[in-house]
Amino acid sequence: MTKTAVFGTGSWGTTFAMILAEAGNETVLWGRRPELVSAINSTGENPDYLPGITLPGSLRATDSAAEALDGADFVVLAVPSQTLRGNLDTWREHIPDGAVLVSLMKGIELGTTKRMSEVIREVAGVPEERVAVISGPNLAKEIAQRQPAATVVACTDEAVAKRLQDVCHLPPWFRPYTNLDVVGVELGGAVKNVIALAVGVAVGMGMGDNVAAMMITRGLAEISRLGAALGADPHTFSGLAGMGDLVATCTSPLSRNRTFGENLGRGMTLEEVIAATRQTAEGVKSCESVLELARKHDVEMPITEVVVGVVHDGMSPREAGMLLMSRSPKPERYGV
Ligand SMILES: NC(=O)c1ccc[n+]([C@@H]2O[C@H](COP(=O)([O-])OP(=O)(O)OC[C@H]3O[C@@H](n4cnc5c(N)ncnc54)[C@H](O)[C@@H]3O)[C@@H](O)[C@H]2O)c1
Ligand SMILES: O=P(O)(O)OC[C@H](O)CO
Repeated sequence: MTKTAVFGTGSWGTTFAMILAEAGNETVLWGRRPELVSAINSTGENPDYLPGITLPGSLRATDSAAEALDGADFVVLAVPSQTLRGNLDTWREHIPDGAVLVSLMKGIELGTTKRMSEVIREVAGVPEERVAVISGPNLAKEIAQRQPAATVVACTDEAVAKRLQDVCHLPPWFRPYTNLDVVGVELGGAVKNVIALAVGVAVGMGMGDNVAAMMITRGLAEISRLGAALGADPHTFSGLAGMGDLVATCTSPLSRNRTFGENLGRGMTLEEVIAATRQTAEGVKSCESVLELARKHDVEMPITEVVVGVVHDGMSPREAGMLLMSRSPKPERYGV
């Protein structure tokens, strides 16, 4: 039997562990808080992140990384992106030789501008064919309620991507597609959070669907430009990990990033929005690293620029809208 270890008892880590366990894999969920781990094991629910959802009976939780990693074939990482480096550093001595490390995270590291797969390779000291990424339109709450969803499993080694695809394929609930373009799949997941913040701000200001469609479409142009500069396959961005995730996140009230932006657009202060946000909205931190990455590669990302302005530099949502709308007029395919 394939053994899988999932690190992170948040909404996506727990939901993905449910999929792995129901697909017939021996699955252990690691959490850092012993009280939540005990609650999961004693009640069969995750009261903090997925209240009311019954977890598979075979799924067990632990707060011991060594125990979770013992004999693991796949090590799935679902902690907030900015904490990955420190966490993985403490776990790496227990990672079995030959295990495949899988990122579910959608962020870019502050300071280094590295994608999560790059951080994993660096900290765990594993080659790229042992690192995979899973990303797509995957709002955890819907999937936890057993609504159908599709995703993308990316690895530069096709055989590894196919093995992981088999491990998490669970008809009629979860349908993974493979892709060899790790760079494109990761960028799609990280940058869509920044665009969802922008859409949220517009929605919070009372703007309608034309504005949302404009932001989504021009946001896709930004993601594609950055992807082209970093060597991604352009086709990835019209797939599930590109347009698919962008549409789901920018249009769903379940998205933490969109909701964060919506609260800012309604006039709440940054401190009030942070206090009201219990879960990880990756774009809040990653907007800065995405912008830094874009500048390093001389890529123009105007929506990302104003998101950084509004979230971190005190720019008002109205000023941000004015800046975007008064840019010099261009042909639609300019720079794409
Ligand atoms: N929730 C979704 O719908 C969804 C879907 C796809 C991808 N993702 C991505 O998955 C990743 C995890 O998101 P999530 O939704 O599960 O987050 P979450 O906010 O629901 O949970 C985060 C988890 O990480 C833990 N955590 C927080 N700080 C930590 C630290 N310093 N060290 C170790 N653990 C820590 C929390 O206790 C919690 O268990 C993010 O990168 C997110 O973008 C989320
Ligand atoms: O809730 P968000 O904004 O982190 O988005 C969740 C997922 O990434 C959607 O695919």
